[in-house]
Amino acid sequence: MSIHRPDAISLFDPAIARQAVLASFRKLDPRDLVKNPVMFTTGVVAMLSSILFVRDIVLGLGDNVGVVGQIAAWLWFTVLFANFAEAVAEGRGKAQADSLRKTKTDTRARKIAAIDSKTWTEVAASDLRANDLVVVEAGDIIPGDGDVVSGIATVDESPITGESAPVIRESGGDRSAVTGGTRVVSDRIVVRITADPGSSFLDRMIALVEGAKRQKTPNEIALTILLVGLTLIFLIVCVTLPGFALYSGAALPVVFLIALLVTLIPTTIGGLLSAIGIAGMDRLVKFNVIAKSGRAVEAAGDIDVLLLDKTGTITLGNRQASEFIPLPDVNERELAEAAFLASLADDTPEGKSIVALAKSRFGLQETDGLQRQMTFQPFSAHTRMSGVTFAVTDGRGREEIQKGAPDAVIRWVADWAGGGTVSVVPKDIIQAVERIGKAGGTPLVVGKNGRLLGAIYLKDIIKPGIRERFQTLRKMGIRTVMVTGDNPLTAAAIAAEAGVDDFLAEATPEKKLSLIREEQAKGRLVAMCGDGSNDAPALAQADVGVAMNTGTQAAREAGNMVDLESDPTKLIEIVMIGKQLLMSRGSLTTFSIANDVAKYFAIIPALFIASYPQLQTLNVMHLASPQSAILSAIIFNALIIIGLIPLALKGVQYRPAGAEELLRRNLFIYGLGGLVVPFIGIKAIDLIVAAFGLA
Ligand SMILES: Nc1ncnc2c1ncn2[C@@H]1O[C@H](COP(=O)(O)OP(=O)(O)OP(=O)(O)O)[C@@H](O)[C@H]1O
Ligand SMILES: [K+]
Ligand SMILES: [Mg+2]
Repeated sequence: MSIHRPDAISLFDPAIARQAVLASFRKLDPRDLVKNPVMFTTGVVAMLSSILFVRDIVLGLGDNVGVVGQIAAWLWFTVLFANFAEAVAEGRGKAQADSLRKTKTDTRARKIAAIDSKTWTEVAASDLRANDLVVVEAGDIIPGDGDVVSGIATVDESPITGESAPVIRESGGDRSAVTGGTRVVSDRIVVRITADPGSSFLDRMIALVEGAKRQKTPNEIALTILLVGLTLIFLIVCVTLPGFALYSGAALPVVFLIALLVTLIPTTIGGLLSAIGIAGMDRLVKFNVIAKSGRAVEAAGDIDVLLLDKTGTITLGNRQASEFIPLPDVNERELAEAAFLASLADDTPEGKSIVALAKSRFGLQETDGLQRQMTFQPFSAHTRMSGVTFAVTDGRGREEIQKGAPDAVIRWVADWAGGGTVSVVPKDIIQAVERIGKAGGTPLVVGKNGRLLGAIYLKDIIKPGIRERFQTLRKMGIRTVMVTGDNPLTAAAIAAEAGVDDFLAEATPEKKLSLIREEQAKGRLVAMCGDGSNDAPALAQADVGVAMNTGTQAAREAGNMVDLESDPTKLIEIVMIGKQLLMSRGSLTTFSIANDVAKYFAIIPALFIASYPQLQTLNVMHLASPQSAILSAIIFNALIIIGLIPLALKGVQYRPAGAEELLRRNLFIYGLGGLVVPFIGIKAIDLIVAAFGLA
């Protein structure tokens, strides 16, 4: 089972359409309607004209009763059609949410007291709280979101990602996050639960695709304010018109003024605005990206710079030790032993792979190290080293081993010598580091008691197909910068191989963060792709922070989007969807406002021709009668909302091109279209209305 992608749901899926029809009536609730001021106004005047209709029937007034009734009905349809547009957009999200909800079976969990506990108590997954520890073995469903704190396992995440190939999750590194509802395929892991019930990744994904927590974006708010302004202006116009009409001796029926008001206020965009926003977020799901806010999707449309973390984002992130390279006066076993001891408690993939290599090359045993009294210093992205100190067996003091980024270990060795003066770095170390770096590998340097022993070659693989995709980003005018904690040589080699525009090496979490702030200070919109806990501050600071799903829980929390396929070049699709969203909204606003012009020509002559015969020159449409003209304009006004729902949901076509060309093209299509379509539409409706004697 996997998520129903929106493209798999036909535009008017019968089940969704049925639900949406019901929802259209539910959404007539004034408390809902008031959130959409244009439709609220329409609803109020629909109510008013219904009252007038009833009054006319009861009092047996006038010969316009039939037209008044029809106008009232079409005004209600206008509101219902707008509600329907929103409900269809939401319904598509709900269909995805339902299939996600199926993943939420209430599993049992095996809770343990400590990582190495041998016994467990069985509890319901729904009773787990943050910081609880659970064991999960092959075949088990992971009972909640968390980080792997011990062990390594392959996990089937297809319920969430739709990808059938199992992924590796392990403690220590940047691939430690697991999601509740996914299934362990092999091995055994201990998971520390990070989410309380009801606030898991899945819960939030469901809420997001359902649009339950959808908030208006800043752009939507700005547009809504404009629409409210227009509505107020036309309201004032329509309220003052009777005065002018009376002056010239003609009385205007209230229902005609109502009709004029509704055709003039921007009902088309007012009715489709929220559907456009919801559909934009849904389209991302089709590309396996979950956006946590509409604001992020909009910002994506204007991105100037993309920063990417290297390890785990551009590369697969499973760096494996493949070679020990000792200095000439050191033998390989001595280097391997030191690296082994410094890695015994190192839970990162790098550390574990060093232990494994030392075991296979020299048959070292864990117990060799554990006999001594050791204090470990875990790896940190700040020091970029990890190490161990231990008492020497003959009691002559303590020894210390460090391994890590070359510059960091060389500085440590220099400090050991005293005074922090940089001693002469052996040329063999420089050569080894260069050889590894130029091949795109990560060199770790090992030092013991202020003496350099050699280097370790860590291999990593660039995710396939990345190069061509970065070229596409360049064509879209987006600059790509790789930021990495790794050394400049490795960074340069990977940057060249991946085809990014620029790179920043030896970056700490703070440096990643300040680089983003610098770019933002220059007025640029910045996107960041990352996976590690050390990327979390940067992901939070970026305008668009895309966390790799393979990353840590901290990264997934910090970003405002999660790519379920962990593909950093997905930004191409994210940007396109952002641009498409902004363009759809702009185009339909243009269309909606251009529409009004035609309605002037339909309605103004109809209302005033009796009192101002000079207006005859304006009567270019030659509609059957004033009543028919007004009714036709109102019918067109309602039907155009339905007609444009597919465009609002699918979005206007985007192809990479300059902003100016796109603007010109869209103004032409939607501006001119908005002018011409109603002339034809209203005329056609008028012919039908007249033919059936409806007015
Ligand atoms: N387990 C480890 N022990 C010691 N040093 C390590 C360990 N893992 C990585 N390093 C060193 O620290 C550097 C910084 O690591 P960090 O994880 O912050 O960045 P990175 O993974 O190299 O790059 P990125 O920021 O692109 O993910 C690495 O380049 C490596 O030299
Ligand atoms: K209108
Ligand atoms: Mg990383």
